[in-house]
Amino acid sequence: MIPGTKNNMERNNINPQDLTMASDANQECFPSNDDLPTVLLHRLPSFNSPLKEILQPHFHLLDPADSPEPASSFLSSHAKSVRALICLYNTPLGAETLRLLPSLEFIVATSAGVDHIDLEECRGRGIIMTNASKAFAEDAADYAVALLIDVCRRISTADRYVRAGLWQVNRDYPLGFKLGRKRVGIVGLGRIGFEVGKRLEAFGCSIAYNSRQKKPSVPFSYHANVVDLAEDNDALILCCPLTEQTHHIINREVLEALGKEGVIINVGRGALIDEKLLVKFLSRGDIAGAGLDVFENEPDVPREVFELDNVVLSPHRAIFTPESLEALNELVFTNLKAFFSNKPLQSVFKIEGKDYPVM
Ligand SMILES: O=CC(=O)O
Repeated sequence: MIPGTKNNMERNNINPQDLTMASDANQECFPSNDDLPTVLLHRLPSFNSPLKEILQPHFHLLDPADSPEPASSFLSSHAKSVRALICLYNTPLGAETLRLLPSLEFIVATSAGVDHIDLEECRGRGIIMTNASKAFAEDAADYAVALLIDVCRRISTADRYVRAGLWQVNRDYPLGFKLGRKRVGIVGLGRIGFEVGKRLEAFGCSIAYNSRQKKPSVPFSYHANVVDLAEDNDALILCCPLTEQTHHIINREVLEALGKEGVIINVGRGALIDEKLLVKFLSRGDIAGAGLDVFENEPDVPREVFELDNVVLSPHRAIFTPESLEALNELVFTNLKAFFSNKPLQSVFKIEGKDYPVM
């Protein structure tokens, strides 16, 4: 729990009057900024987050985006003191920036995917990283299932039909198809993929998955390659991280294997799919539909799909709810506290060998 945050206070029924007194008292015993552990906030100037306010009393936060100095000279002048860095959402964090920070040991990514961070550089330096899939998994999974239901039952299309006054003209709105008992293949069985599987099992779907390795304790059936997964299932749901190996993992062969009745849902990253090819398959009816929360060149979406009723579009929002953002704040706070007191971290991965974090 983060001391002093609004929602926690409400949950714990703290009287606001006590709080004012408590915070007055705390002010006196708060350590000065110099005694607090230093944390660098790495963000695009357009990205803001309540995290800053939440962390401020507990850490000496450095935020180059707030400084009039160019970021590189700001970083160089604080380089020695920075052992921990928060990388806000998908702010690119390349080798060049990382090399300005020779004392860096720990990166807290506030995203589930970390394809915007130079993992090679981190790996070479033994930098430890945590991601945010623990905070986001349930909401991302709900969203993936919602997209699948929407595509199958044509809900967004039905909404447009009613709003356009077409119901009065034509009572014969085309039927969608049943979700229950469908065969669903999940690409990437990390935290998000597993939550998707749990939810769809409850709908009576059969669940299979592809991931780098078979997971011994998972009740779903494993396919070692994505073409076989597509061939054997009615829908594919993409929940894997974007890496060199997964870039365009959904290619012609996979789309052909999925077939005319097949549906694809993407809550991972746009570049998991060869997007131009997907548009062709959708336009020609060579697959049945798609639910897309992510795109290759966000926020640009291929214009052709705007005309297609078999596609549900969403602006990269699957992970976000007020609750998931609160969970994220807790996770970041807990991990920073743990790091500076040598306690175990949550959602941690040491970037070793060919290992990538799960989403
Ligand atoms: O897509 C969002 C994330 O990776 O957190």
